[in-house]
Amino acid sequence: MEPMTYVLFGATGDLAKRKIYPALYNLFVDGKLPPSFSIIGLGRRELSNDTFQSQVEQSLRQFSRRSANAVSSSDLNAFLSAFRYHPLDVNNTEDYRKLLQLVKSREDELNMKSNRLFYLSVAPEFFDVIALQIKESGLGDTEGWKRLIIEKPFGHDLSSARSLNAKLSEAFEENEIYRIDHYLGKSMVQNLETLVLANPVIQAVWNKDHIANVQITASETVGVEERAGYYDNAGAIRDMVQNHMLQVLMMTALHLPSQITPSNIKDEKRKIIQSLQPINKPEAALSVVRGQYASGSVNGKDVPGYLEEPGIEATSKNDTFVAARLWIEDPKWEGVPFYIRTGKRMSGKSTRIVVEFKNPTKELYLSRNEITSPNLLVIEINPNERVSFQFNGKNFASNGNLEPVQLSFNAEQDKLPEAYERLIFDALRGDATFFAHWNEVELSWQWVQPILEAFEENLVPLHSYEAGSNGPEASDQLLEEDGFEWWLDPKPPQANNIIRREQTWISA
Ligand SMILES: NC(=O)C1=CN([C@@H]2O[C@H](COP(=O)(O)OP(=O)(O)OC[C@H]3O[C@@H](n4cnc5c(N)ncnc54)[C@H](OP(=O)(O)O)[C@@H]3O)[C@@H](O)[C@H]2O)C=CC1
Ligand SMILES: O=C1O[C@H](COP(=O)(O)O)[C@@H](O)[C@H](O)[C@H]1O
Repeated sequence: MEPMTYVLFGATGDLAKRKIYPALYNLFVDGKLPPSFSIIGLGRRELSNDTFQSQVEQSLRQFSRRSANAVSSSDLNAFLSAFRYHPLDVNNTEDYRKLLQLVKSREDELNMKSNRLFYLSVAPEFFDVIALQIKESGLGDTEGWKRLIIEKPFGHDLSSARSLNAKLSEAFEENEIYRIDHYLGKSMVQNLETLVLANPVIQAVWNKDHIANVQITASETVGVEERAGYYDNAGAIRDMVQNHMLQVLMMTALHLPSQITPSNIKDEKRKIIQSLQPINKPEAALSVVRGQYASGSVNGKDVPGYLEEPGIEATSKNDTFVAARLWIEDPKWEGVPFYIRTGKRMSGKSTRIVVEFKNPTKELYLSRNEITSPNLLVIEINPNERVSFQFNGKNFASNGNLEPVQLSFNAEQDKLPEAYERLIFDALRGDATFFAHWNEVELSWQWVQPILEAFEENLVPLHSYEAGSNGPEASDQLLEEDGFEWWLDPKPPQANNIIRREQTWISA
């Protein structure tokens, strides 16, 4: 990997402390950073280099998956000594001029070619001004490469996303822009590509002939936390659906390309998002369920309702839950509903994909008063990282009856790099496979836009759901209309445990 300068806007912020420094440190420990690198942190406050380096060290001690003692103190010092701090206000042109001097002097000191990565870990309203200042100050004039990593949210709706992109494009080429969607950095989301595309047996059944429906769930137990200002204007539809949920859907449904290359994967993802059947505003309520949590109990603890949360208007109609039924207009997926659902203050934290296969053998054992269960492929993304397959077998240990049994493949959680490690590493290598490309982002906003408008015009009922539940009943009805039910998480694979429907055990 080539030597580089990593310029971090928002170096004193929450994301930098919790995710970016630990990720850089773990890459360093794994030998995945180049032999020479310079990291320059930026923020408005005045900090000395020493204080900044101590803050970075503190964040490693607090948040790194590896202890800060995983390396010798001399190696830790070597890592920290790459950090410099520079005070900068994003609107101050003079600050960028001084920044350029610092970047160049470090490049000279370390005898490095000018490869520069600009990471914007700041509020989204600064994205365009920073990109432009990078161009105008000369920071973007490099002998080697330049890249821009930007955090979410990318726009507030279709038109703001387009205008942001137009501004970024004045300073960076599309292939230099790395839009972070941290779901694309999760190991099981990255594994989807291999699981689905590199296994001929799975490929053979990965289509409308064999799949009855696909369910993508991202449920959280947390509420709005300290993010009222942002979340009350975003809602689950912008916070989770437009980006993470649609990205996971694209990764699940993409077709087998002739070769696995970043550009082929990008093309296949685009084809899927392009083929999503639009949900028109007047009919949105037929396919979309909107919810807001009321008070309740989560993990045995009483929690307030959304409207009682600090910073939330008592009349807010913001969505903290969204479920939707999507159709992909493509011969491979014709007639297969894809259900997505995400919500805060749900009964459990779980991000998972359940693929339910058609079950033509359901009545095979009816003469013995038994029915077979559908085969399920369950890909657990978070907090467990596991793939399970449910099939039918006889339970010889008890009554010899039919029973759904499960085969599981578990990832070794503690050894797995975190999403930010993978994504930063990829950006340093120039591999954009697991970043959100502009056409995907634009098409996602295009698909979401009528739903945003339907919410705004109250054309979709806002259902209240009790904190600690599985969301509003209307979300169950959405599947019941098609003869399906949401599947729950499988239990950890100790005995032959089965994947439960939300309310009942299959074998009951
Ligand atoms: N925190 C998280 O978990 C997540 C955050 N994100 C995104 O990451 C980005 C950063 O979020 P987060 O770290 O939480 O935000 P914080 O509010 O914690 O940090 C903001 C950073 O921006 C700097 N800053 C603010 N105003 C200016 C300015 N005028 N000029 C220069 N620097 C400025 C602050 O430094 P100073 O005060 O010294 O000026 C600080 O370092 C946002 O886009 C957010 O949406 C995305 C996913 C998760
Ligand atoms: O981007 C976001 O994601 C988190 C959920 O991420 P996960 O990795 O814990 O599944 C969500 O809480 C947050 O609101 C959203 O901005």
